[in-house]
Amino acid sequence: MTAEIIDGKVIAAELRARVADEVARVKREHNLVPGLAVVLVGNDPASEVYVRSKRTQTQAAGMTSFEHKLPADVSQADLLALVAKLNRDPAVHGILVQLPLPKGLNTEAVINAIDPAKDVDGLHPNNAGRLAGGFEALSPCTPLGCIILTKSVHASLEGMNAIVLGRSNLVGRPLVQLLLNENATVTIAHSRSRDLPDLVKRADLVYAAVGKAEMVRGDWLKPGATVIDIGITRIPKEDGKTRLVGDVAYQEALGVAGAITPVPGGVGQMTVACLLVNTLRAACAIAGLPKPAV
Ligand SMILES: Nc1nc2c(c(=O)[nH]1)N[C@@H](CN(C=O)c1ccc(C(=O)N[C@@H](CCC(=O)O)C(=O)O)cc1)CN2
Ligand SMILES: [Mg+2]
Repeated sequence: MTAEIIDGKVIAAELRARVADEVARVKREHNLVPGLAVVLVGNDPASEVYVRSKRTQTQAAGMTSFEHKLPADVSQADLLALVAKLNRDPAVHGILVQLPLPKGLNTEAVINAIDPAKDVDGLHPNNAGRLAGGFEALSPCTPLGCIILTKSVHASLEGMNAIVLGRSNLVGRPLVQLLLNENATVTIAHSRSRDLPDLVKRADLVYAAVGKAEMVRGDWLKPGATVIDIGITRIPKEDGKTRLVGDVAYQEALGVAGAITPVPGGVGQMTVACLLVNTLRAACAIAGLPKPAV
């Protein structure tokens, strides 16, 4: 058995094209141009790459990109003042503070300061609480992408056994809620869970978001399971260069799983595409327009 490869690049490109169509429509019909403000504090090289990709993809979708770069030693007060300014700016419909923030800054306070209507990361407690309550909410982008990738191979997730490995606010917890909304039966496991291989063996859907390179082995998987790999770790190669790997031992899993996302080229591709979806949805909601078709 060789698993079907779930191609995040192709699925993300299709989603971006649908967002661009809807952006063109709201511009034409309502003179509304969605705007996304991204705040980058410090100069973490990976974060710089992600922020650049957000700018390029936002502009390619026909939306306005606002970028704010602050030094790593910016004060909490100055960062909060910028968020307050973006909350008031009518051209800004989405606000995203790139994470992680440098040490010394209070991430929780910064996220709490974002207007929940503009919280396109879905991290504000209002949105997290609404999602947990089963209400309409802006939801975190990576979990949204995981659901879209899963639905590319399963029309319905109803009654399927899903396991989510990891309980972060950015991925694991919101992913559990989105899976519940799809009527899946969800187990959430984490660093203190016991007998992980046995738990994983029961799952039709495996979501690995622990940040531990190749932790999930091929023989943990139920034959035919769908594997969505959310981890990205850069590891050294023999030639002195590095390569990216996920939380799942990909080559082993290929022989057991029914379908699997590669790293890179899987979930990561969906994160920015779903950010565009959230920005469009936030702009329509703020303008009092019906939910867009994407
Ligand atoms: N405020 C936020 N901060 C962070 C988030 C987030 O959703 N909101 N997620 C990650 C970083 N991230 C976006 O911000 C992100 C991660 C990965 C990718 C991606 O395209 N990955 C590629 C590989 C990229 C590479 O070569 O390094 C892939 O998997 O194919 C996009 C966005 C943490 N911070
Ligand atoms: Mg992770």
